[in-house]
Amino acid sequence: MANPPLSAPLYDRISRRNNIPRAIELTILFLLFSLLLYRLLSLKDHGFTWVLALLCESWFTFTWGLVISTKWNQVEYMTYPKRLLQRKLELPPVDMFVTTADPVLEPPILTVNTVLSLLAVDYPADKLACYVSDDGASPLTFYSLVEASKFAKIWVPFCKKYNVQVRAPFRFFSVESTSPQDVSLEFQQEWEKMKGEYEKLSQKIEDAARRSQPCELTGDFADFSNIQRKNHPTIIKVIWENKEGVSNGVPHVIYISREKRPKQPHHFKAGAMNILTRVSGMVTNAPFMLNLDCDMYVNNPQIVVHAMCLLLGVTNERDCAFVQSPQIFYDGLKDDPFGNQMVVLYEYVGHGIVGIQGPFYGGTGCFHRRKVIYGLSPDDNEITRKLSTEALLKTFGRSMEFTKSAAKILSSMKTSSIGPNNISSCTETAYQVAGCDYEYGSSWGGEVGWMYGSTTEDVLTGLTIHGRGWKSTFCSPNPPAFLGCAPPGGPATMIQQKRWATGLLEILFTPKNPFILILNGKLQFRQCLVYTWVVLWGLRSIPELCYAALSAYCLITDSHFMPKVGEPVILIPIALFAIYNLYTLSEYLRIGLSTCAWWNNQRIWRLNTMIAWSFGVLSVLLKLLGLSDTVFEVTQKDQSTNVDDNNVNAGRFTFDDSPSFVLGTTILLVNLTALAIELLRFRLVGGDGNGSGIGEFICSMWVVLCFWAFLRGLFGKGKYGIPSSTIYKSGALALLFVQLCKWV
Ligand SMILES: O=c1ccn([C@@H]2O[C@H](COP(=O)(O)OP(=O)(O)O[C@H]3O[C@H](CO)[C@@H](O)[C@H](O)[C@H]3O)[C@@H](O)[C@H]2O)c(=O)[nH]1
Ligand SMILES: [Mn+2]
Repeated sequence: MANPPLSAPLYDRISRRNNIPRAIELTILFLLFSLLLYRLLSLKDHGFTWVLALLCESWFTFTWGLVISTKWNQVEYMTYPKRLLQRKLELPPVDMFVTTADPVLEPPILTVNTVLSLLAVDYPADKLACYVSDDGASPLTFYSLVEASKFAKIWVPFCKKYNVQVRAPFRFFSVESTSPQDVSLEFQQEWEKMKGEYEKLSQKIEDAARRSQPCELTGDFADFSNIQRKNHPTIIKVIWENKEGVSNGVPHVIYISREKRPKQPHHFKAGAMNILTRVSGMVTNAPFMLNLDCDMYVNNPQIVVHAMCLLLGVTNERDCAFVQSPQIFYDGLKDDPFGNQMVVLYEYVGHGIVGIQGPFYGGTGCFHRRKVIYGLSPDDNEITRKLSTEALLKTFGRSMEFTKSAAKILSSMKTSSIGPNNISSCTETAYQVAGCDYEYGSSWGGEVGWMYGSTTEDVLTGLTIHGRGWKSTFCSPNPPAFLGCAPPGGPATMIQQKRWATGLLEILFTPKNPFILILNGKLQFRQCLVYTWVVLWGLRSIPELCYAALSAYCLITDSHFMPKVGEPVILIPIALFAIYNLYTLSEYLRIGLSTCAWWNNQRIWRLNTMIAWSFGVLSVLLKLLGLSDTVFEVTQKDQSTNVDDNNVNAGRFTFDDSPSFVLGTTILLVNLTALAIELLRFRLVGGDGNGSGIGEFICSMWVVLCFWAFLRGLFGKGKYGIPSSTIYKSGALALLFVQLCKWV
């Protein structure tokens, strides 16, 4: 095959055809409107149940409208790395960031694997630098990285020599490749050797984790002695320096634990990202930055080149402020029992957003243009004013060295890569910008850097960028760019969902909310609708909870909120129920997922919405009332799923004594009681006059089916069972609800 001409595009943007789905979605919308109309017309004949149902259904209709708009034009990107390499350009430098926060919730071996996979990407090593931010200030993490960088010196050449695909050793040496595919004797020998070396490395880290201190806290480790995790000065260590700047060596590895003081806000991950940005700005100052969570390794070693196809390939930079890759998870359990793989969400809604102003920034697996993070707008006319020393110091803080490096980025000057022996001297000055009072009076977290004020700093930061008129692009090569680990079990999922609902709602109360940004005309209208949809996620918990309570209420008091069987309008909710479920099922089947996966997701998303999101709403309320601040609770990471109880219980929902499960159990018990009361009343179908009927019965049944995990939990043992204290509390609350129904 002939080579494509050098002028061939580096990527293609392809629109999907989706006329049939559009038609079905509009039909559902039409049915929703018909239902609303019916409610309105018959409002005077009914009591508050009708009003409440109307309000809930209005909300469902509103969000469905937003979803349709989001999914309307779905777009995919294809990237052509070979064409980029053919052009024989000098590839630009990239700074790679990894964040970790807790050596217990996030085992250092995961961080080590992420770092190793980054160090081994197919990209000139002298153009790369890897910065690890450790909010745990953990000598164990530091120790693990030091050991890992020694291993990297054999691992990186091995990967490149044999063009290994998965360059995170824990995956490479696990399941799929228990024995080498390559038959050559040389490869087999090296494979054995490498496996042995990796086992030694993980053994060392395991042993160190078991000791109270990983090693003597002397020498390089002295900085870790007598410090507390939340109260310590900055620690910056150059773990490995690619001194000769060799392009097939190992990139620089730099460890940073920013200063923390008890009374100073540290802004969680956003704060960590800003420090990574500044420290790297002082050291390598690459024009592009890739950031990964500690649990997400590089799965496609070509990813940096793929991303460059978009970053360098766009004719106008404004079309590509950042390149986001989807979050895909490894070791996903069959049929997604925790509903946390989010494949369908990415497939349709995700690609829909890609077709508007571009994907959200997802917090990990994203390449940013540094100058965009530094607050630049696509056509900045004020650039010279921004570049005055005064303005720079005001925006970027008091470090002269840093403002100089920022000026280079903002004026698109080519930043020369660091010469030999320079890194260590740069890190000396970097201490200043990693201090916790450095940002006072500057624009960090407000106008530049990762944005503060939300526990979903990713969405807020992306929104700010879109709000300045930038577009973003999506990069989903095959094999997938990055693979991460999804929260294992019930409590971890709930914590994550709660944080998301909290953070997204918080965005509404920042000056960067989508309604304000649309006023300046740079955030596109339909992009604003997408952000509205996602920012209001958490609020959906309220109508869903009301709906679940409403059907129980009607069954308990023998009233109704659905049309009666005799009335023709009953066809509207029935058609809605049937079409909606069949349609969402078809979305799963179309991309090769199973009916079971669909069902699991339907259920878990009802749990997430009714339980986790309502706690999210609550924590935002408490914040607004000034009662408590929101926190970023780190998700527990599992190194390998299904290790315990091998498969029998894999995917079974787990519980703890957190209040979320009290709410969930209460919802279940209330609906079970309501169903029991209705059955005892012996009048299931139709009923006479105004009593409850099949509509209410189906609604409550549906709630019970969605809460199946909880029903099993009532009888489960250990972590698979709902704690008895939770059951008692929920029992009391459910009784209270039943009593209240009778009084109203
Ligand atoms: O104070 C903190 C808290 C967290 N992190 C890091 O933030 C990352 C994400 O935390 P995790 O607990 O894994 O949250 P997830 O819910 O899995 O993360 C998703 O949601 C977050 C926003 O809520 C985004 O920041 C993430 O990129 C996105 O993957 C991890 O690397 C943490 O080490 C810090 O560096 N400092
Ligand atoms: Mn995570």
